[in-house]
Amino acid sequence: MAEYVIYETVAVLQINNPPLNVLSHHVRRQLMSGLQQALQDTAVRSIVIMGKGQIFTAGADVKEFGTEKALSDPSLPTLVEAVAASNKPVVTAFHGTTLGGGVALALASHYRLAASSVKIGLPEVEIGIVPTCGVSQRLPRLVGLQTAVQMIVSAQTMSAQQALTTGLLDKVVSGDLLSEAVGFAKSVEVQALADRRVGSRAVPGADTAEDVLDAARKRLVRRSRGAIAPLTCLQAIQASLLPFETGMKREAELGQYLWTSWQTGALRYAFLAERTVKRWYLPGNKTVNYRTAEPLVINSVGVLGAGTMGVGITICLLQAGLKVVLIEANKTQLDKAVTLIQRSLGGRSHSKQLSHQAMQLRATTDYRQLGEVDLVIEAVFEDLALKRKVFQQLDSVTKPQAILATNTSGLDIDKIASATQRPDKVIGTHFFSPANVMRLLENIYGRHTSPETIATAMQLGATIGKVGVLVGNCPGFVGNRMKGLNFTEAMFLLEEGAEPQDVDKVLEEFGFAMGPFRVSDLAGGDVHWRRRIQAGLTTEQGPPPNTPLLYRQGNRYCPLADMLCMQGRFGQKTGAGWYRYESGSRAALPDAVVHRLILKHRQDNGLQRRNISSQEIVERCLYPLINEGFRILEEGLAAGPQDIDVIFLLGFGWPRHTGGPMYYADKVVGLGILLRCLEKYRALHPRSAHWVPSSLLQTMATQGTSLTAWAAGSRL
Ligand SMILES: CCCCCCC[C@H](O)CC(=O)SCCNC(=O)CCNC(=O)[C@H](O)C(C)(C)COP(=O)([O-])OP(=O)([O-])OC[C@H]1O[C@@H](n2cnc3c(N)ncnc32)[C@H](O)[C@@H]1OP(=O)([O-])[O-]
Repeated sequence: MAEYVIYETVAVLQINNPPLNVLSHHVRRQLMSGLQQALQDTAVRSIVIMGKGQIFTAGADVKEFGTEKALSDPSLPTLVEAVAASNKPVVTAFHGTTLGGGVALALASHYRLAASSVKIGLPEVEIGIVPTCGVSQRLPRLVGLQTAVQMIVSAQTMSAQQALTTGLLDKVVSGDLLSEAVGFAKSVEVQALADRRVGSRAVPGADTAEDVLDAARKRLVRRSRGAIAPLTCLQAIQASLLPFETGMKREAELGQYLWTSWQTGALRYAFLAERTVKRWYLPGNKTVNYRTAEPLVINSVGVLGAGTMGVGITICLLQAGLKVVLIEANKTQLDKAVTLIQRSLGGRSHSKQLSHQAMQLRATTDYRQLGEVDLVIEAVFEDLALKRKVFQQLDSVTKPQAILATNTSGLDIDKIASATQRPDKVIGTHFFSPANVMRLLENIYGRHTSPETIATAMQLGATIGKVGVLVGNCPGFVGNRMKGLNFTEAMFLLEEGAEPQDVDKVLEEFGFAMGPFRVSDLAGGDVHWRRRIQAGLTTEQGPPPNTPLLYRQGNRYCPLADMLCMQGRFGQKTGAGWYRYESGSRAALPDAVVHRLILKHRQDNGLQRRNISSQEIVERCLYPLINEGFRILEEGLAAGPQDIDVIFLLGFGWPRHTGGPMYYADKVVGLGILLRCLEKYRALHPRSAHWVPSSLLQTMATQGTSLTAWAAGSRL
């Protein structure tokens, strides 16, 4: 709702729609009637628009998008233009986070005033729409093209000081915002409005417009990778160089183009899915959920292993203000880790310059220092026997109520837990590298993990700024289990005629930042090689004895990655992998050695080369992964498709403008087409079980049920 209060000659319209004052239909209606009332009331000489509570407004109501309510009268554009047309000065006063439609209201106003706490942003491009309601036309007129491009195309937020400097704000206040706003409104009651209407101004620095727009266009063409919103937003900004009304028409056209594109649906889904997974429940037992399970209070955490992951995890925990005990048997490694951690927390090694966060770190080789911690995260080498030995030790040195978590990226949680006397307090907390950057935390419960332990791990994720997703225990969990198939098929495509750069190019055009072969070279081919060796699929010397080269454990197998690793070609870290890397450069250069290796492998095994289309590369690399996602839902190892999609969006760089693998299958490909495609490849590749369609997918495709509809009923 919106409240209407008169302060002498000033009418104050205050949005009151907690928690985020979003501009839902009922709010817009009350704002409009309040505005009309103020305009008709002769005693009123100026108007203030502001918000009640934590923030001014998070903008338009995203949950209304795609429903009639979003367009119901008064629509947001109508309300904003009513403000712009006011013949009484309108002052918008904002505080806290101010986003989207809230900025539109402010730009249509005659004056803008804000508390120093304000954070101003235009996240519309992130949900695949143009910031319409005149934003793309008025903002450049107020702050210039460069700043408008940064705010609209890159969704960069602005602080109060920056907004004042760029001219977006007229004043920053530190006292009580309401009284400051009323005082300010009174002070401008007699001011002429003509030159306060932003739309009537020219864009400053228009003479260099083409250079600014060109540079931005070049950057976007490189970075958009199939997402249409950024370039469309740039076109809208370019229209601000036209007469205002012409530009407004162009903005509305471009706005409509994105509003009706499938990408905005996907981006909106991704935005909401990240919030939905916070409302976790145990797949298969809804009584255990984020409302019923109480997390333990965690003040101190032990981190075991000061390798790359241990260091990243420690930084996250310290940045969240937690006390950390970092344990590493190798003293040199430990000292190196401490330096890295202190540097990344902005301190220097000698004590008086250490940041407060870094002061919360105790680094030691002595396990007994873990006696008092509330939770331990183990991040040692990925070996089951070693992890079981470590958990046995942890069980003996930590207090009985301490939670024991493992950062394994795919080993059996139950096998690790059975090395302790407290399997109910053992859980997987799978961080993604670099752990202090990647926002995803895949939490894996075992057969005995208690609701309290799950709630504690999910809460820890939120505390350290991660998006926690709860999944069940299986080899590779959800992320790696599905992702593995993407790489498997990518290698089969090499056997059948493609080159690594062909496959990578197609998947990068699809929207991935990097294709599977460049990712393998970045992460190190030896990581997955060790896993294949542990799984008995290969050995350091080649295929296990009496094992066919192209067929392992009941499935077609491609040994090309093993062959590269046996030559020590692990990727960037060894200067060569699927690509070669010149010293000091990360540019992936096609390598004749790899080309010859693939050619020889085809010849030696009678594999025919053929031309492979981009469409086939997309289908072969993505559809088995999606099919495995359906199997995971079938097995009850993930609560819903949103959980799987968030894992891929935040952990594996799945292109956000396609919503995630499950959304993409459901809304873009169509389950019927997906099923027929799987069946086609199953017939062509009978020795790859991953082409057998999941029965859940078959049921849905034959019944014509959408995954979204199937999932809709299941969330709490
Ligand atoms: C003709 C029609 C034309 C229309 C034209 C429109 C033009 C306009 O320019 C468009 C916009 O304004 S576009 C809009 C531009 N604005 C944005 O894109 C806003 C993006 N929002 C954010 O960045 C963050 O939510 C905040 C930083 C605001 C708060 O972060 P935090 O404190 O971590 O909180 P949290 O966990 O993130 O959210 C808490 C709950 O609030 C929910 N919710 C949030 N925003 C919502 C919204 N706008 N709406 C609805 N709901 C919204 C969220 O889903 C969650 O719900 P749940 O049921 O509990 O799961």
